[in-house]
Amino acid sequence: MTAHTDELAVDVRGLRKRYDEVTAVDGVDLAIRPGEVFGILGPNGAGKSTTVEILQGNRARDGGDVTVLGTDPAAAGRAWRSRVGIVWQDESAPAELTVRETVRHFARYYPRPRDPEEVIALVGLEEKAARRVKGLSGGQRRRLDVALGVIGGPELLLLDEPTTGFDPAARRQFWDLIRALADEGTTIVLTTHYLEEAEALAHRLAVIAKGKVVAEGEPAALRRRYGSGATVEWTDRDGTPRGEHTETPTRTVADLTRRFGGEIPDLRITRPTLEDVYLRLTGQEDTR
Ligand SMILES: Nc1ncnc2c1ncn2[C@@H]1O[C@H](COP(=O)(O)OP(=O)(O)OP(=O)(O)O)[C@@H](O)[C@H]1O
Repeated sequence: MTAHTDELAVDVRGLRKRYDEVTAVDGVDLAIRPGEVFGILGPNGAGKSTTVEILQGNRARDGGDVTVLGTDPAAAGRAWRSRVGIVWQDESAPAELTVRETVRHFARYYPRPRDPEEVIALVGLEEKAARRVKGLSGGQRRRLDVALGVIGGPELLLLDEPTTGFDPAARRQFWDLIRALADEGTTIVLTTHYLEEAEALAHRLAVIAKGKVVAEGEPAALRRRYGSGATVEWTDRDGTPRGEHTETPTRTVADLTRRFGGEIPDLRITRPTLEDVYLRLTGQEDTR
C-alpha cells in the first residue's frame, strides 16, 4: 500500500466492469479524501450504481485497483464492513417493528454501534420512534434506511441515488441530514442524477458518462473550467432569432451594436449553468 492510498478514504484506479456485451465501467479513477462529501453524477446507465456496488464489496470487478478505507472491498471481512455504511433501498426493515425496535435490532450487528436514540434523532425520526415501519411515509422510510446505514458508526457512507422519488421538501430535509453526518466527520459518497443535489452537497464531484469520468472537481471549478463563454442572442431585422456562443461576448455585442447602429433587438446574454456544463459533458445536449 502506498502512502498516497493511506491518505484516501476511497482510491480507485482503472476500474473496469463488463456485463456480457455492456462495458458498464470503463477505466474509472476516483480519489476521495476522508471527511469529504463526494458526488458521482451521471445520466442513466452511466455506471454509477455498478461503481458504488464495487466500492461496497457487493459486486466483483473485472479490472483495476480499488481500496476503500485501506482495504480491497473484494477481499474485506466483517471488521471492514462495520466501518462502511450502506443504505439499502430494498425495504429490508421488518414492517411490524417500530422505528426504535428496528434501529436497536440493527445495532446488535455491529461491534461498536452508535446510540440508537441519538441516531433516531439525527435522522429526524424522534416523533416517529414508536411508529411501526409499515406506517411511515416514503421520505420517513428513507430516513430510517439512513439510520440503519449509520447505526454501526461508519467512517464512510455509500449512498446510491438516495433521494430518487423525493418531493422537493423531503429532498431538502435529506440534504440537511447528509450535511449533519458530514459535519460529524463521516466521509460520504453519493450518486445522483440531480445536478442541484450534487451542487448543494458535494465538496467535489465526478461526472460519469458511458463508464468513464468525463470531469472531476469542485462544482464551481467545473463550471468555470467547462462552462466558459456566453451565449449572445438577438433578433435580426427580418425577425429571425439568432444566437451565438462566444468566448468574447463583449466583442460580439460591440459588433452587433455597430451593425444595428444602436440598440440590438431582443438582446440576451446568458452564461452557462452547471446544468449546461453537465449536459455538454455527458453528451445529452440534444435530448433536452
Ligand atoms: N446486472 C446487470 N446485468 C447486465 N447489465 C447491467 C447490470 N447492471 C447494470 N447493467 C448495465 O450496465 C450499465 C451501467 O449500469 P449502472 O446501473 O451501473 O448505471 P447507473 O449510472 O447507476 O444508471 P442509473 O442512473 O440508471 O441507475 C448499463 O448499461 C446497465 O444496463
